[in-house]
Amino acid sequence: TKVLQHGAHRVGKRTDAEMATWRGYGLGQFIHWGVYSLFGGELNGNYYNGAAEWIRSWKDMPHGVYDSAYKQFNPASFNATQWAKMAKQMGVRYVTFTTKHHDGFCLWPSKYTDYTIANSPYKKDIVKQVVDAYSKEGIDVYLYFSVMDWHNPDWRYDLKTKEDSAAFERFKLFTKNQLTELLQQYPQTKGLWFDGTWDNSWKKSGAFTDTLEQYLKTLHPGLIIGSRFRADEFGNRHVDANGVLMGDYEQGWERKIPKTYADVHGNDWDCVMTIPENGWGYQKKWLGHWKSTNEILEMTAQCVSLGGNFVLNFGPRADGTFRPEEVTIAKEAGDWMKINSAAIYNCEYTGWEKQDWGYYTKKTGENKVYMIVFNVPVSGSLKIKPAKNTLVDKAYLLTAPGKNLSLEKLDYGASFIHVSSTGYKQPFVIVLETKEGSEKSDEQKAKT
Ligand SMILES: COc1ccc([C@@H]2N[C@@H](C)[C@@H](O)[C@H]2O)cc1
Repeated sequence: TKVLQHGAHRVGKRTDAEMATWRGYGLGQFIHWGVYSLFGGELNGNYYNGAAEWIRSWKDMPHGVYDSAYKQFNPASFNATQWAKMAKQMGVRYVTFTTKHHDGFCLWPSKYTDYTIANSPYKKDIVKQVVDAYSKEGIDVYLYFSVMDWHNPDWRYDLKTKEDSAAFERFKLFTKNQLTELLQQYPQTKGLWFDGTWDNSWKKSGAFTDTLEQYLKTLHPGLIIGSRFRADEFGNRHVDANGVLMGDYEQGWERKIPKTYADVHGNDWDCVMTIPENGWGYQKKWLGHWKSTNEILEMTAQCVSLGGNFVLNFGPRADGTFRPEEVTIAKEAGDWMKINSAAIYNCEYTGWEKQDWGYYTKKTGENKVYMIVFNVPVSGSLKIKPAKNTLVDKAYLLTAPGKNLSLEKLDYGASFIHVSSTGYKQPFVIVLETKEGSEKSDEQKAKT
């Protein structure tokens, strides 16, 4: 391994209480809201075929048109309490909210630029309303912050000239100042979700990113920052030159989910996901497929079964309302979570061999394994194969704890649980209460 000045300062997961809380969330909400929400991916009847929050970068979007649109941003019916209650009903445990996206428009009254909500017709501090309302509902708040800032003239994609470097020095101070005011104005914040850090200018600023991260954590002890923030002194991101994760969790799973536990390399991680195929800000027209509630529940179960959190994105309209598809998904997912969240909250990877019927999760610190069943075979026989030295003491439907299900022992330490093979409209959960021990062979039994 190389001796790095600005690589990872910790190998392995954080072991503190704040990170344990983060690890147990299971389900989160992402919200992308800003000036881009005014356009909804459309201009003069033409649709941008990229992600709607990137519409400023569309060749058909004059920068002047976009950069003056904030003068129309006035979500009079915005109600952060209603947002927070919808999220609470959905069963999310944390929210990640856009304070500033790549376009540079600040949803808080930053002192370091005029391009903020304070100078829009709406005037009021949106970040404060969101932080306060979600915190009041008991949902932890994380702030999304894009380093790349298309509005700030000192932003640079690369540092090629002395002038570039002088400008970027100003930009780095601007970034530090904005992050300082976010943590000081909104101290309930539990973490920062960074984006817009892939350009060479940032990759060449490894030492700065290291110093800044340590400064932020001194300012706000316990602060949680993912792997998308730092670069090491060689410009490596997410993992340093020694392959060690830089950050409190792996932040690379954007619109994709790991296939196996090996893919997560023993790190904490979250997956952030759109309901349509792509696009985070409000889009008037969802092109292509968008996910059903059962697909979203399956992604949630898949993430928790591999030790991560699943974070579903909502893109409210410029007026602060949510489109009907999003309201429906929040309601239906919430109805399922109301009954089954025991299999999602404070659960972790079991290490049992995955079976086709669905996903295992294990309650942290307890001898309780959950089967989240999505695919009942035509036989109605669900195969389970507990890890070595683990026996199943009892099995029952989460919704019928008093009625034990019978296990038919098979060879190789496996068993069948027989359930009805038809009639399912949504996933269901079977609880397995486990204990230490190993299968006694028949002759061993005969001896006792
Ligand atoms: C393909 O490059 C990108 C770069 C940034 C993004 C941003 N990350 C997501 C969390 C959204 O904020 C999206 O705009 C997406 C794709």
